[in-house]
Amino acid sequence: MDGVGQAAAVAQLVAYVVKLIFTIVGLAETARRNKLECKELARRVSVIGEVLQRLKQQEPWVAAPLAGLRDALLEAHGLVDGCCQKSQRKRDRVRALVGADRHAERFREVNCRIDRQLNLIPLLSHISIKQTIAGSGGSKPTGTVASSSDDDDGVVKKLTWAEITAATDNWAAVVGVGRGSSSTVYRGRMPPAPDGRDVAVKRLGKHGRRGMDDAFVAEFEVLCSVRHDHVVRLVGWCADAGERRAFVYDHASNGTLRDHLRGGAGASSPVSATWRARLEALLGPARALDHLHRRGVIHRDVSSSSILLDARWAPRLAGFGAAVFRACTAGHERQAVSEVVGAHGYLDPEYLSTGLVGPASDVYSYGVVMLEALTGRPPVEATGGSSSGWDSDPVTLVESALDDHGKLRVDVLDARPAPEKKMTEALELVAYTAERCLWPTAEVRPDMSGVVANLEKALGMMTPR
Ligand SMILES: Nc1ncnc2c1ncn2[C@@H]1O[C@H](COP(=O)(O)OP(=O)(O)OP(=O)(O)O)[C@@H](O)[C@H]1O
Repeated sequence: MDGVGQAAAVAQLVAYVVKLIFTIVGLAETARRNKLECKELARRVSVIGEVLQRLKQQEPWVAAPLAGLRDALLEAHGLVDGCCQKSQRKRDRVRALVGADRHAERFREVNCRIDRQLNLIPLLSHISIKQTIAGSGGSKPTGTVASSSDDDDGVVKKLTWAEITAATDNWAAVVGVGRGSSSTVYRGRMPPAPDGRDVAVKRLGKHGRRGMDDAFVAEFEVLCSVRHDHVVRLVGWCADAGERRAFVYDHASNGTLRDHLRGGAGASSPVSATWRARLEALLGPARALDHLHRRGVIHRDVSSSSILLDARWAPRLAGFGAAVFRACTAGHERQAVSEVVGAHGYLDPEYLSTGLVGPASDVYSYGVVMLEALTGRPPVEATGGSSSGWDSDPVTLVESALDDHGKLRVDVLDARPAPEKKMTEALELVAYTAERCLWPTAEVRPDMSGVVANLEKALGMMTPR
């Protein structure tokens, strides 16, 4: 489909969704049962309708989130319609009474699905703002603001491809190793040198079966709705009609946690040299993950390469291209996803074998990051036997660092950091927490708030009195 055809298809989808919203609002007025729930549902969907009607033009990549919205609204329509039907027979009325609980549950589920779609509103607002101000201005992301640094004005700018190309000096230099799993990250200045702030520009590439637009929407949705001191700061974005997609972030000048744990960052790195700095580098992203999980976001690609260290050594979680929002089916912690993604060595075995992902899958990956911090070793290593290494059977860190009972072997502790007061007790607590995160069965792993509490306690033990 060409650009014009895609825009027409999206416009049709918007018109359909808006009509559906009008129908639901009208039907809710005539509900015979669950009147309050129907009214509340109508109020929620009319908010979405208002935002949609303000959009003058739609870009093709909003088709996927709009289709999700349509499906949620069709379910809402069915539910409200059911509440408007007259129960003719006594047996039906009895059935309606008995089914009241199930009905309440269905309302909860539909509302949850609608809430999930409401997360798209910052995304849609950005598009409409961009249309109003022709890409020259900026806007504050809405959504939950956990906390923000002093220099954070919170503005995320819609940029043109020309602006991004200028900021990266025509894509001149990559950041660090430069390649993510599915994108390339470039150095830049925004506005271009000699002024402006240092930025990292991620140019999206092919994202497996999931597709570039899904990855773009996933990351955009998360970074626009969740702000946190330990989540990478988005400062701009570009999605042009020519299907080019890019994100602009504050540059994290001290690289990734991975660089420092492998010793590639030099002797001056505090993360290589001290346990305190290592635990601080673990605690920030653990807090960020806890925050994300509470807001229904599952990262799915947690690794030591997705933890960045800024100029002040504050850790920030990045790499949200695979993130998913939690489905709201009550009582179900895990949900099916179309593709199992995540880096080798970090993948939760249960998620890998079942295709069901949940917050506990991030907890497992985080456990691997903790093991890396404790041992200074990579998540997957060759066992030796060949000069190229990878010809031999690779062994995961979980296999090599834990004994048969899932306990950290004492001989694998990284010898590089200088010994510190109360270090042994603190590291024992970190090791115990990592071991629990790495339990093969997701149900018995701690949640991220438990991980945060233990890391805070371990850091507290090491603080000199
Ligand atoms: N803000 C930043 N500052 C410095 N380096 C960065 C920044 N963002 C990314 N990088 C570098 O680029 C690498 C890849 O980034 P990222 O994890 O976001 O890409 P990715 O793996 O392709 O992610 P996704 O699949 O989620 O799009 C990081 O490991 C890091 O080396």
